[in-house]
Amino acid sequence: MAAPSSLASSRLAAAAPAPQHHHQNHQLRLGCSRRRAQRLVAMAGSGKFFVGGNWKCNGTKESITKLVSDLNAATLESDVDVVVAPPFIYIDQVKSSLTDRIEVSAQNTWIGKGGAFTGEISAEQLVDIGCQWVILGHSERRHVIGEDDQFIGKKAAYALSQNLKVMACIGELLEEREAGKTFDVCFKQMKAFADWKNVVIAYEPVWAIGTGKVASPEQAQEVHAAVRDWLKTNVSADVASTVRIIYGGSVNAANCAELAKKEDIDGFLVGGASLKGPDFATICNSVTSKKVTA
Ligand SMILES: O=C(CO)COP(=O)(O)O
Repeated sequence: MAAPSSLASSRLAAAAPAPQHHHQNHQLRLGCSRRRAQRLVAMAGSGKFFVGGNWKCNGTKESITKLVSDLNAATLESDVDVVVAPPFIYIDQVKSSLTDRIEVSAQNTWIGKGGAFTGEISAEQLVDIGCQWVILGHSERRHVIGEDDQFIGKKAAYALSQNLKVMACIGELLEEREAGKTFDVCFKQMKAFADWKNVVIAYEPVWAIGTGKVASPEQAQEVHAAVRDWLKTNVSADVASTVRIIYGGSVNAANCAELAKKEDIDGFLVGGASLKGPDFATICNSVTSKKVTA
């Protein structure tokens, strides 16, 4: 695997925690070229590069009007799926003003059918207002709100049953990475999701989220390849070769191109940089770096 060539990437790699050493690395790398060949065939037409913008709990009517207008004005490459996730209360505003070129996601949903669940929003309601996606398992919901694997798995199953598509987030804490538990943590989180059709997996190492410490392309690729191998062993070769695995955690307009070049990085889930229309468009268009190396 080539070392990052630019100075910027080297600095970013140096800022992030050391890559984890794992006895399977060599085997994983040996498997890469075979897997690549399969994926190019299997992904044709369906496995587009994917970029999601997670706006989290940010924005006002005014700032969102500006962001939507910047996104509407942006030129986006045709071979990238683009989705934005506004806070619930702005989804309707975004749906009615944003170009259909960009799909809309919620950042959460209730675990089942709506009813007497104060403060919750159901999958049926999201579908009713034209929302096509939902982000589930985000680290802020796991670690700040306290959602566990079982709860997240139930939410995903219900959302999918209502025809929402799911961005399923996984990722390790810094102490888990330092203890060499990255793969174990990610695989355990993966087990909660039972159905992979209409799911995009977002690997978001918690230490990289909102910290400015992006994972190096090698660190991200290592986990993405391991997750794909896990799917091959535990789900099916078909799912492993077609599911998109995107990276999230301090992705910005300057570091996206190097990450996008990695073969198992199928796109990004972007937080802070998705609040700036031109930067987000640059990240979406980093699909062009992928094409150069494919
Ligand atoms: O959590 C994230 C996306 O879901 C990543 O956030 P940042 O891009 O702000 O690090």
